[in-house]
Amino acid sequence: GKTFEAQLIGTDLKIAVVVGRFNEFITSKLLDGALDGLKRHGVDENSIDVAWVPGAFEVPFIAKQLAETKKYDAIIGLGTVIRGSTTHYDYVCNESAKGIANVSLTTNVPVIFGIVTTENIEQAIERAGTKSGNKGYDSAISAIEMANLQKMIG
Ligand SMILES: O=c1[nH]c(NC[C@H](O)[C@H](O)[C@H](O)CO)c([N+](=O)[O-])c(=O)[nH]1
Repeated sequence: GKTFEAQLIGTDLKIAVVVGRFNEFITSKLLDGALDGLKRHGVDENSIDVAWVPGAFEVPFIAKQLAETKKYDAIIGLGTVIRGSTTHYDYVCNESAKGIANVSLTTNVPVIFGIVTTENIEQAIERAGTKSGNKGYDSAISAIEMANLQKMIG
C-alpha cells in the first residue's frame, strides 16, 4: 500500500501565524523562529500573514477566523504559558490546546500547536532560541509538512 510522507518545501504555500502577546519577550522570539523556518523552506514572505492576539487563550478563536477564509494551507499558533507566573496556568494551556486541535478538525485546515508551556521563565527561554532550539521554527516545519501532506492525500 501507499506511504504518505510530505516534503519540507514551502513554495506556493500560504501560511498564517497567530501569536499571543502575553510573555511577548518570549513569543516575539517564537515568531522570529517561525518566520525564519517558513522563509528558509521556500515560503514567500508575501504568503505569510501574522495576527497578534492578547494571549494563548485567544489563539484558537483567531485561528478559526483565518481558517474559515479558506486562504491558508496551514496555520501556526504561537504563545507562551509559564506556570510560575500564572494562577490559571492549567486553564489557559488546556483551552488553548483543546481549542487549536478543535479548529483543525472542524475547519480541515492544519493548525500547529506552537504554545510553549513551561514551569518557569528559564525553560521558556530554552525553547525560544537557546539550548532547546526554537519551538516557533519547529512549528513552521510542521506546518509545511502538514500542508503538503494534506495536498498529497487530496
Ligand atoms: O498566553 C498567555 N496568556 C495568559 N493569560 C491571558 C489569556 O491568554 C487571555 O489573553 C486572557 O485571559 C484574556 O482572555 C497567561 N497567564 O495568565 O499567565 C500566560 O502565561 N500566557
